[in-house]
Amino acid sequence: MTTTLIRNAQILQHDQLQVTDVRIQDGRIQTIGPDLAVQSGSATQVIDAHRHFLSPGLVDVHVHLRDPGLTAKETIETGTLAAAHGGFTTIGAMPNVDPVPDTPAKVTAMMTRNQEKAHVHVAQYASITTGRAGNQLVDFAGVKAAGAFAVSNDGSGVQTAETMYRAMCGAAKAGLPLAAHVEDDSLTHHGVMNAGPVAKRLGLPGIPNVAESAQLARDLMLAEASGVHYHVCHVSTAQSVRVIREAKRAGIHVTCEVSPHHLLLTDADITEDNPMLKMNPPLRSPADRAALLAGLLDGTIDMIATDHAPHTAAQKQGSMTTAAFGITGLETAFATLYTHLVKPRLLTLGQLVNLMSTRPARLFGLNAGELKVGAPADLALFDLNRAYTIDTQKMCSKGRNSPFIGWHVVGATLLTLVAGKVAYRKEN
Ligand SMILES: NC(=O)N[C@@H](CC(=O)O)C(=O)O
Ligand SMILES: [Zn+2]
Ligand SMILES: [Zn+2]
Repeated sequence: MTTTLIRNAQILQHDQLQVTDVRIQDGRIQTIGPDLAVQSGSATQVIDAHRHFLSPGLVDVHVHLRDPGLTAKETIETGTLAAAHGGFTTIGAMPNVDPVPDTPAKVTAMMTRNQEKAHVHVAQYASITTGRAGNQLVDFAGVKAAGAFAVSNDGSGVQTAETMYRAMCGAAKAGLPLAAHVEDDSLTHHGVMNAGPVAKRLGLPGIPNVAESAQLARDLMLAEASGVHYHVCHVSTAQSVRVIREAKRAGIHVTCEVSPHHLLLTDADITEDNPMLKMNPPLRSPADRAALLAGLLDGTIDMIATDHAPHTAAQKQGSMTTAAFGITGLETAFATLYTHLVKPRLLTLGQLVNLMSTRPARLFGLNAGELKVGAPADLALFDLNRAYTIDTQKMCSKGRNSPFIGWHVVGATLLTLVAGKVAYRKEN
């Protein structure tokens, strides 16, 4: 029997920070309360939290681990270490890997490797269609039985309404959420950044808002007709927020996520052709960013997800016209959001934890996101006062493709526990 006692931790109770102790036994939270005693007869590891903030481990439903097949970018080990470094204890692994998990057997193989190699809990996505392309649907009941928690073709949109509708009906029947990357290929025009005055000035091809919002509007009608749990990945436009808000009012079962970069950056931050600011969907206008923040505050947007998308240095150098889409996010999300949303009082700490842990876990049925007796001891200890500069030298991810490098932030992960075991511990 292994027991861990965390002393003098600040935890959130009803949006107030309270100093308390937390006792962990056999991977679960056993007791929460002040001045807990070391129990005799058991070997207890005591950790003094020095009044730092103890949070339920963060949950990110949108991560690219690149494993198998693309391991020059990331591996299960490096990606999940990066997650632990960021305070995440559960992540959803996207299926745009090689081979694509599009059969029960391939899902089983991935889940087995995740189990062997991961430093945090990994929930596995299966794809929607075979090979993430075309119109042949995956065996949804089969991949669910193999352990997939949701299906997604992330990386590209499902182009025809007919395929999407059949997919939604199948996912609904199997009880699987369908997470959609909404992008109409007939509207993207080979763009590499947001369409608008900045793209024009830089002479770069633009991706208009309708490439996202038009397919989203289509999908919402299909979601209503099918009854599926429809989840929208990386919402980036004001129009998307508006139609999701209306769909929720109409009772359609839709949830959605926003990424830290769409909350913190806009195309106005692109002052030159810079591949570190290239991702899909692209950084949008300041008006879109304002709509995303409003959507976050009024509950239209349910959660924050990083869309951690590591690439090799070679794939992210040169011009935006040729570089890969995507940026990393696991190791910068909490600190950048705490610094730029919580410190300026746009969000409370409780709201941030809700958006980065409790809500995603609850909405996807993951056993995570709560610091309470009986829950898994998946916890993150943050020093909310530690100021530092984001530095690639400190990153665990193989990917160094972050636009946040060089940012001055507050909020450092001191310790991450997964099922009561240390997954990350800050040195010094
Ligand atoms: N977001 C990105 O720009 N890239 C993602 C794919 C995706 O999330 O659509 C990737 O896999 O690299
Ligand atoms: Zn995507
Ligand atoms: Zn993605």
